[in-house]
Amino acid sequence: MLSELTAGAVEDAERRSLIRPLATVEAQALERSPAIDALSALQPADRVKIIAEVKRSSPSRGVLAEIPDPAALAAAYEVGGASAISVLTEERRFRGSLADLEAVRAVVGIPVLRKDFVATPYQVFEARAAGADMVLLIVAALEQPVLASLHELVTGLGMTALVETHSADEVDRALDIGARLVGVNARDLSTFELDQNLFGALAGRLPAGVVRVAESAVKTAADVARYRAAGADVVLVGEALVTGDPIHVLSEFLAV
Ligand SMILES: O=P(O)(O)OC[C@@H](O)[C@@H](O)c1c[nH]c2ccccc12
Repeated sequence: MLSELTAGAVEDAERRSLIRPLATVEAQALERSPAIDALSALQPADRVKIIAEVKRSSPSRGVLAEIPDPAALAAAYEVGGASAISVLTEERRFRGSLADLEAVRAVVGIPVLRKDFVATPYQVFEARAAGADMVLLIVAALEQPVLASLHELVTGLGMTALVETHSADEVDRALDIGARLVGVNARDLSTFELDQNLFGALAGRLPAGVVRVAESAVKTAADVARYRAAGADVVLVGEALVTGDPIHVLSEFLAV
């Protein structure tokens, strides 16, 4: 499933590149004002931080919410105390788009993450051109040299990569490329199985100086508290926010 999702996202990007060639999107990426420093925004603090996700649908959970106005939702997230916004831009299975990201970027002052199956430089330039400050890189989807070069490109453009892992070996691969913001996804993107204990099992491999992000499967404040106790600096939450009252849910989650 992960390779299918990645292949689809790359194919869609190739289609877009026929209309907006690499040289154009690269120039647009370089023309933008500097990215917001997401690594600073997400530094460990005495409170857990939240990356709040704009997510309509997912292959494992189906339709979650229509979200006719992603910018309004993101604005609510910012008001509610989120430290950053994640925008799903994958079109086929998550029903997102770069237009969603641009709309969100236009209204919030906090860092914005492009959440997609990024495997080519073109997609990284697109992210920056749309105003993203962060790009997701999924270790399991990328060969190590590709992961390393995309990470360098993201960093070189002044953005921060959220490097997503799902095993001890993948955490080691993330650390090998110098990742400073590492996520552990409780959801296996090949099987969609959830393992809420995975973050706790892997957090000890992440040295001080690396920001630790627990991703997925946060439904209640108790889940946030559990991730926090296991060492999470940041939790990334989608479904619980888009299916509830986001400001209310955020205030509960931030109170742990
Ligand atoms: O909706 P949840 O269970 O709160 O999960 C959010 C986020 O972690 C999830 O959307 C996600 C994590 N890694 C991904 C990679 C691709 C697509 C989606 C994701």
